[in-house]
Amino acid sequence: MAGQEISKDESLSRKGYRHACHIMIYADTDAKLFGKIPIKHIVLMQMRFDGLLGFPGGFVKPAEESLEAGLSRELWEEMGDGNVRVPLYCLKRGRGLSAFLSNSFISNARSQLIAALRVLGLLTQDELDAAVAKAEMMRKTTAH
Ligand SMILES: O=c1[nH]cnc2c1ncn2[C@@H]1O[C@H](COP(=O)(O)OP(=O)(O)O)[C@@H](O)[C@H]1O
Repeated sequence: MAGQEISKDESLSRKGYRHACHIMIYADTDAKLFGKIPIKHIVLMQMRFDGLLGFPGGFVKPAEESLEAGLSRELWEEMGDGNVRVPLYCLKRGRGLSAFLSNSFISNARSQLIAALRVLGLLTQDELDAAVAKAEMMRKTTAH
């Protein structure tokens, strides 16, 4: 994707495309990592069959089902497979969110995650900027 957002109606009116729906499931929590680092929110992603990180979901068939019904079908098929909790906290040496963001993601799932964390107010812009900057450094130093 070139980063252009279009409405649901416009996407459904376009011919010659397949439609995929993915969802970010999240919940608030009081739990603490090691009994001291607040986890704050549980955000769910998946380690996919191809080794890339992405959100649960998949291809839907708008001619046969609503997007919501298609997404629901996909979730029943694959929820539980490769579930991963996104670390939203930062640990020493960039472990935590920065290390998570330095992994490989399917399609635009990484930018979807960052945008969703910002829009939902689960992390502040400053926290996201710091984690993204650190992740870029980690990607450069570990790339081969
Ligand atoms: O989390 C995501 N965000 C954005 N696009 C995704 C995500 N996961 C998969 N995709 C894209 O959606 C399409 C269908 O994805 P998926 O592999 O999940 O479908 P399937 O399970 O029905 O085969 C693929 O083109 C893939 O690149």
